[in-house]
Amino acid sequence: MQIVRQLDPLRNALAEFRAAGLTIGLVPTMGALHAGHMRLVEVAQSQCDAVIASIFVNPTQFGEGEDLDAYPRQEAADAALLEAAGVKLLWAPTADQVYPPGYATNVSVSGISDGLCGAARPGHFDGVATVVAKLFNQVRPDAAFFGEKDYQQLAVIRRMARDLDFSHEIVGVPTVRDADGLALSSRNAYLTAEERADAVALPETMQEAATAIAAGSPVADILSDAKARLLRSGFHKVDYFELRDADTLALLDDFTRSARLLAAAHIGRTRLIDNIPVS
Ligand SMILES: Nc1ncnc2c1ncn2[C@@H]1O[C@H](COP(=O)(O)OP(=O)(O)OP(=O)(O)O)[C@@H](O)[C@H]1O
Ligand SMILES: CC(C)(CO)[C@@H](O)C(=O)[O-]
Ligand code: BAL
Repeated sequence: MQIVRQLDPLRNALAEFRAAGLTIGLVPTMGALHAGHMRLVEVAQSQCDAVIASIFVNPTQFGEGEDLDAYPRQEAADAALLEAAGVKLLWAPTADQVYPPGYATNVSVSGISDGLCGAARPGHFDGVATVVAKLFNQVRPDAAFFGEKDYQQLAVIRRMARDLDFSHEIVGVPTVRDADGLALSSRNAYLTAEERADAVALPETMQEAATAIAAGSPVADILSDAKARLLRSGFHKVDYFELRDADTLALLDDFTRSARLLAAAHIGRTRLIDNIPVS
């Protein structure tokens, strides 16, 4: 596996892949890889000839006071995992390759970026849309792979790709979970043993709320009971626990076939997000 940090060698390597007639799959990440990321790689391998993973802890998607400095960085271990999985190239750009001096352009996807994580993390999805648009232009993949765990992010990227005429496929990959149901996340590493044990309340509460909503119970009551349960179970703040349309992310008051539950809540110093379909 080649590890590439500068744009010129990236372009040369991509030209070689294309000259060999290989289709290219891109898996963007911020590193600290776990089985969720590796599932994206696996799905990309099944659909493309050459898989390129990127690792870039993108500063513009972190707000003031967020965990940019603390975010886990373990490139050597990540590279070993990617290589073992058959990834052809790791794109690990230096910050100046992504945001050179004088950089002044911002991609902002209005509407779908508002609310949910966009409300709790102002500017976050501008940072995500901007860096993902740049990764798409840098790599020009045939398909790009994103996890459903970051469901609003996936929706923002799909909208951005449609709006900016990126014609490659955007593939959403279902969330990989630990045995007890907690969604895998690089930020789970922040949890103490006690917080990790309590964190299972998030997927459990979501599953029970989804079942009750599908059975026809009043949505508003279920959502407020779910938030209260999280606050009794070790979480100290619930950013949101909402029922949304799976495609448009429009707020729903009642169950529909395309309903999805989305939640974000804080436990200790860790903010966890999750989402599940209601069916
Ligand atoms: N449990 C998971 N299942 C499937 N995909 C996942 C999972 N966790 C992360 N991904 C996907 O991996 C890609 C890179 O995500 P990222 O590097 O931010 O990891 P993360 O574990 O989501 O970290 P964070 O702690 O920042 O949420 C994204 O497309 C994300 O949705
Ligand atoms: C898509 C992404 C790599 C952009 O920085 C990041 O938001 C992530 O890891 O989900
Ligand atoms: N996993 C999405 C990236 C972020 O939380 O900043």
